[in-house]
Amino acid sequence: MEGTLSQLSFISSNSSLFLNTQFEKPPLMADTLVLRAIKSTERNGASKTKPLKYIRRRTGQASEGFHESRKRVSKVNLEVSPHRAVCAVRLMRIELGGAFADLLNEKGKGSGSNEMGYVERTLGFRTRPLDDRDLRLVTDIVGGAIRWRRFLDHLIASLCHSQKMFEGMEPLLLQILRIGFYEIVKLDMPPYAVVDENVRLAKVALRPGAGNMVNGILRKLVLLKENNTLPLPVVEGDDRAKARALATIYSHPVWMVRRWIKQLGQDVAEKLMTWNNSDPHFSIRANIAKDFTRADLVELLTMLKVPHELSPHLDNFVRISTGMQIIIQASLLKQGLCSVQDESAGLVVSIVDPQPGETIIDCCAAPGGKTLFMASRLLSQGVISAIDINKGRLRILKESAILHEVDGVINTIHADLREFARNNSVKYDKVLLDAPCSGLGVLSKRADLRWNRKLEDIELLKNLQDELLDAASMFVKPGGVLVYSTCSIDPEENEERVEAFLERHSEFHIDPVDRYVPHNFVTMRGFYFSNPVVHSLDGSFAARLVAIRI
Ligand SMILES: C[S@@+](CC[C@H](N)C(=O)[O-])C[C@H]1O[C@@H](n2cnc3c(N)ncnc32)[C@H](O)[C@@H]1O
Repeated sequence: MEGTLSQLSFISSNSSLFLNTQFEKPPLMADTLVLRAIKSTERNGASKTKPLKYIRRRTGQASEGFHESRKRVSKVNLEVSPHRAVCAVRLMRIELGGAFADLLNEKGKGSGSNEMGYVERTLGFRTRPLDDRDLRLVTDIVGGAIRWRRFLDHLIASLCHSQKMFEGMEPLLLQILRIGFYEIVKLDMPPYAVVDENVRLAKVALRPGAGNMVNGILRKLVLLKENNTLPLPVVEGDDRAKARALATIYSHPVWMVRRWIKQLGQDVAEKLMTWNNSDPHFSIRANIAKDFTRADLVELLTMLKVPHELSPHLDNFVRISTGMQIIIQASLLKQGLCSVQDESAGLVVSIVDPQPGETIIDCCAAPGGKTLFMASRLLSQGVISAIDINKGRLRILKESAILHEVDGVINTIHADLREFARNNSVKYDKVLLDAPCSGLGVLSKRADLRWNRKLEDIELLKNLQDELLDAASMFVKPGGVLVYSTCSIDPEENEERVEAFLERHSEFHIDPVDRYVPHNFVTMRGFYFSNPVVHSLDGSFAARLVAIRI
């Protein structure tokens, strides 16, 4: 994932979350159908620059409204509500991923920072610029429509004449319906205004017939909602049937629901999904390396009228539930005075417990959330070697380190850790392996992640985690510390990886983490676990292992 300096401080270290509008990611699973359709259109010789809005999902044919002669107009359209136009296009970008960029622009991501450029080239018109309220709505609606996709699609499909009609729906029309359904069912917005606005968007962006269709379906929805007769699945039948129904009600993939019911029981699984669907909470870390203390941060937040509270767990952290846009606009992040970092990630750094003068290797360091926090705690004495296989993400780390004024203690290395460990025999006081993982602990922040993950990923990740743990252990000094962490809540990526490692490496033993984090985060085996359902933080795990002195 590439990034620019302006993105640096938006990094949530646990989840590599970017709070800006960059969405560069592989296409989503459920949309292979859509992508296939698009690719088949390309194969059939259709113009690469044909507006994406005209592609049908299943057939890959141009819709009835497509006219080669239709020219894009660059006039500002005042009829359409700008935030809905932006939402529709942003949802298309997220859902179609690289294929979207390719279709719009043969250079791919050329206009990544210019959202209005995307709107203009996708819809054929410009809207007035978004104000703060529009921006908040875009964030809410896009996040919500992605999170609730399975649930919304169930309702939309139930109100279409046939499954075929739903499956053949063109992507832009589907996004407009998802927006309307989300606004009516989940945001409880005034229904007839929502109908009118989305009908207008469909008419202007597509064609009058599309507007009529949106009108018919949304009006049906309004009636059903008013009569409290929404077609919701009933949780009954065998385990599989129950999991399917819960997956629709809570809008998660069926495999995740089945796994969680088995691991946690239905009650906790439902609580976890409720957390994943709730508005994400953020915390902000004051950058003491720039002599910017939490007291300074609190003073600024008070001045900016951003409601906040102090973290009970970490000295430099402040929690906020609203006001992120204000913080962004005030340039606090751009100036490197603070960064967005979940407390669950901050607690992993507490477990590493970096001390001035120490040598540390951060084995999977990019984009650098934990590296920067560790570096700030070295107080300019010591060194952190920050390794990552991903050059783009490592570049973000480097730029952030300069911005945060901790570059003096960070040395970046672009390498595959396994390869690097084979060819280097340097030993460090502390080794952090923040391993690549499923990210199942950060689904409330990464709205789209649930749809990108597959059950098979966990198996692949487990092998990689074992290999990386073996490699990381080679850097630990006798008596030194190895911290293994993930932002997953899955025992197979967490406790089970550590237990398997200890079987392979009798030279390590568990150092219980109760000296470093509050007791309610410590498991029976002495590991750290932040549980979204219990702690209202992102889910994450860490084990502190010590190498015996020979
Ligand atoms: C969970 S992220 C790390 C997040 C980071 N510690 C932070 O706090 O911002 C995992 C990282 O592992 C890196 N990675 C994956 N496989 C790797 C390998 N074989 N060698 C080195 N880095 C690897 C990925 O590029 C990714 O940046």
